[in-house]
Amino acid sequence: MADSLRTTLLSVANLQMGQMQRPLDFSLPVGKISMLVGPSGSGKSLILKALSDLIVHQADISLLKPSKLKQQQTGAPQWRQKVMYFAAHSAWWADSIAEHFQQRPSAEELKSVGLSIKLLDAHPEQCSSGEKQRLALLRGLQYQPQVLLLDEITANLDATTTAQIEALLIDYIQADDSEDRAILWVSHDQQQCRRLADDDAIISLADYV
Ligand SMILES: Nc1ncnc2c1ncn2[C@@H]1O[C@H](COP(=O)(O)OP(=O)(O)OP(=O)(O)O)[C@@H](O)[C@H]1O
Repeated sequence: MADSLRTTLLSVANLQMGQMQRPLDFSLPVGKISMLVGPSGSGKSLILKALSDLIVHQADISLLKPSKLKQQQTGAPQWRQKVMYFAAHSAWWADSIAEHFQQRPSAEELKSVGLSIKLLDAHPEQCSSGEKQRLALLRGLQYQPQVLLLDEITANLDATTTAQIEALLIDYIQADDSEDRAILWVSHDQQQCRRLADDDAIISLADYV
């Protein structure tokens, strides 16, 4: 593995959430997927929300590249665009899918996640949960976040579409012409964990609850 792939992008120290009996420390390496696993109710979603500064919490969290940025010293909206949370159930509020995007996505972008461009004119209620999950991913990626916090985002998808999403996300974090990027992915799918992350990139809450 190249040295650059071992460089830390996000460092997390003294994080305590949910049922955890002691604080958690970990780091997310540049260009890699780390998996966050643990029993139901162990606090995985709360941890992702804390990392994105969406809920009240105490921890020392820093983005180390391109230069050090401490979560506590950064405005929440700015931080959330860089360290972005993708919820298990995406939120939609306008009458058409297209209105939720910063820029109208191309047919090619939609095809990369197995979707038709016709969906852009649909009402969110006309889309399946799996379609909305993929649209929410494209919507978030338009902001070019450096750290993606993925909360069971492929749980509603079939194997082929899951593989498409995984490939898209690996390309996204390993793109040569971008800022350093990394992923923290919550999943209950053990095969997915093995497929996407090295053993030392699997963060287990089993010993903390
Ligand atoms: N907004 C909230 N306020 C108070 N308690 C909450 C809130 N959200 C979650 N909890 C509680 O915190 C604990 C951890 O919840 P969390 O959703 O992080 O678990 P999880 O590990 O993601 O579970 P699952 O695998 O079932 O999605 C649970 O006991 C839950 O009931």
